[in-house]
Amino acid sequence: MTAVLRSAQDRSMLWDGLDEVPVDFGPTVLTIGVFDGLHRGHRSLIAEARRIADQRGLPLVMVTFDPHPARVLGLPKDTATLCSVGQRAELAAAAGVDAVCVLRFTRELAGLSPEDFASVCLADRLDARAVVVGENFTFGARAAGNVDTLHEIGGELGFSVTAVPLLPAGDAPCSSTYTRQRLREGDLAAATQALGRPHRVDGYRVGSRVDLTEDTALPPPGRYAAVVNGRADVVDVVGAGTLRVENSHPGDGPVTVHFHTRAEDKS
Ligand SMILES: Cc1cc2nc3c(=O)[nH]c(=O)nc-3n(C[C@H](O)[C@H](O)[C@H](O)COP(=O)(O)O)c2cc1C
Ligand SMILES: Nc1ncnc2c1ncn2[C@@H]1O[C@H](COP(=O)(O)OP(=O)(O)OP(=O)(O)O)[C@@H](O)[C@H]1O
Repeated sequence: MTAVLRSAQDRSMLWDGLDEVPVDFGPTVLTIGVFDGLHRGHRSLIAEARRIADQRGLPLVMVTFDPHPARVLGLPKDTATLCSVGQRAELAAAAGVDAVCVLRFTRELAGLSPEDFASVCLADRLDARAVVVGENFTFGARAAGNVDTLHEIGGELGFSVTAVPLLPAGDAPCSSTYTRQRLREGDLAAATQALGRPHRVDGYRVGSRVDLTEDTALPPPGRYAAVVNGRADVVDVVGAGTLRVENSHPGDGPVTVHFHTRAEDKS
């Protein structure tokens, strides 16, 4: 196996599109999906994919889409992010992925049939020998491809398919949608449980105001106990994309906030 993405600092194996995959990279095991938040369900999928990759002595590559397909297709779905693509790659590396290939999800990509997508994006440059997805995985124009379709196509293109059962979170499957819903309701305990860590948002601070770097999922307006740039603090969610932080850590600049629990609301 060639070099691997071993740490958050090592971005050498983060490929922006198929063109950045080294031509001599060789055969791979792939796992595919959006993976927003890299929640516990995603990590259980990656653990299984890692096991298969080790069995075969092949590198494990995560193929992920950006922006979220539903955003590009204009579907009525909450697509506020649970983490940036960079964080997705770092969390994937920590979970055992060797390389991440980010496919720009465009209307052109969305128009590919399941067969064409598998041929161009999985078999050609990435030379997939095994593909590992959750049992609810769909792909291809009009989301017409599913795990059964992928099995059939894999038979022709030379890769095996493993469909992993969905890890639950309470009564529902653990999912990005579930996690966003719990956050939106202010159920930080359930969101933290699904993510396996406190929800993180990044922004830029000027005075006490923090503007978020991207359209990130937030709990409802109110006051929260949080960790801001590594130190315990109190944060007010004041509206879409904006927070206010206490003045305990003065200074303008980049801010990382981890939400812990709801605090007493301001009166
Ligand atoms: C080539 C391609 C075309 C797609 N076209 C559609 C589509 O027309 N409608 C849709 O709802 N989703 C579409 N999707 C998104 C998939 O249904 C699915 O969300 C995506 O493959 C990520 O899988 P995941 O949701 O399991 O992470 C498409 C995906 C791919 C790869
Ligand atoms: N709970 C889970 N357990 C195992 N695999 C999962 C789980 N949830 C999703 N997957 C798989 O992870 C990959 C990425 O899926 P995706 O990011 O769409 O998951 P999701 O959390 O269900 O997202 P959304 O809620 O937006 O549909 C897919 O192969 C999917 O089948």
